[in-house]
Amino acid sequence: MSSEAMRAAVLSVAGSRATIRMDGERMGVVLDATGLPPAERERLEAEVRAAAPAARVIVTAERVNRALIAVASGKGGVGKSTVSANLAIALARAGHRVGLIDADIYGPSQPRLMAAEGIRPEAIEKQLIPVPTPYGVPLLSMGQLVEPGRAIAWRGPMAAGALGQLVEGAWGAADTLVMDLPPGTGDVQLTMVQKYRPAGAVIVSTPQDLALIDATRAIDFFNKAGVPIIGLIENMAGYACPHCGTVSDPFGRGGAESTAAALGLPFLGRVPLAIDIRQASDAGRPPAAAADDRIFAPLAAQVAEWLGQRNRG
Ligand SMILES: Nc1ncnc2c1ncn2[C@@H]1O[C@H](COP(=O)(O)OP(=O)(O)OP(=O)(O)O)[C@@H](O)[C@H]1O
Repeated sequence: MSSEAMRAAVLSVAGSRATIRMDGERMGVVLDATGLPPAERERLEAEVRAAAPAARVIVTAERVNRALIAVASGKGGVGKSTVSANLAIALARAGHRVGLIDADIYGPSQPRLMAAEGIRPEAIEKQLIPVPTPYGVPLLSMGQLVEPGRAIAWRGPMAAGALGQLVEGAWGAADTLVMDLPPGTGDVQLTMVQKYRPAGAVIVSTPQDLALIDATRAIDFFNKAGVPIIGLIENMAGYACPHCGTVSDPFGRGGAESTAAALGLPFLGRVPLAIDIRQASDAGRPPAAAADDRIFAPLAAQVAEWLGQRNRG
């Protein structure tokens, strides 16, 4: 085959992704696979090799500048997983390309929250392929790697190793990964965070928990790991009456906000304690996916603003 014919054949399958150079007698093709998922990248490479069997083919991909956002809490049961799922969806609805990592070894609940229960991720050359969800946010979860309850005895390095498989999954063009951390601020969490440096952390607390000591522990933890704190979200803040929608504040109001201020932390906002949030979440219909969401979109906007400033600065 003449080099002209080969050139035409390569361009017909790869278009502008191919840069062709002659290396003496031999043709070299540099394929830019930026943003392509692994299966498509492989298909394109195979097509180019078939079109120009004598050519040397090199595949490159620009590294996507991806921000990892850790969602953490001082203790369990405060709604960290609910907030992570909804934050990820709200960011995606605002136009970000978002992936969700469920690093909660003690109780991985994202497959249920994101309506992806029972789906196992496939792997290509040991790289996990995130599973799609109905909300445009692909997911990798500890719950997809181990049987429920099996990972509880993991030590830090083992948990970090498993987390590595999730973080280094085939996230393709995702620019933001939201990571639901295990509750607490112990060694397991510290190893994970030090190894897979998040760009920033969002701290979730309920009003009662927001004793200074809990928040201080979480701040301390992220300071130790050198991770900036994006801000604090107060979950189960006030009770939204399922009949009339009126919000009352059995635990008082404004405590979290003033605590955040006292600690020099941005306060991102509050999510009310509402039966529909629990029912919809448990049924795999995260409220942030609803057209009339007014709760999670403003939280996501602040996180997006923080990320934007970070990229500019
Ligand atoms: N704002 C809310 N209103 C009503 N129910 C909520 C709210 N936030 C979370 N819940 C419910 O509280 C329970 C615990 O929430 P979630 O699993 O998100 O907490 P978590 O902090 O991730 O817990 P864990 O420590 O077990 O991982 C769930 O049943 C969830 O549906």
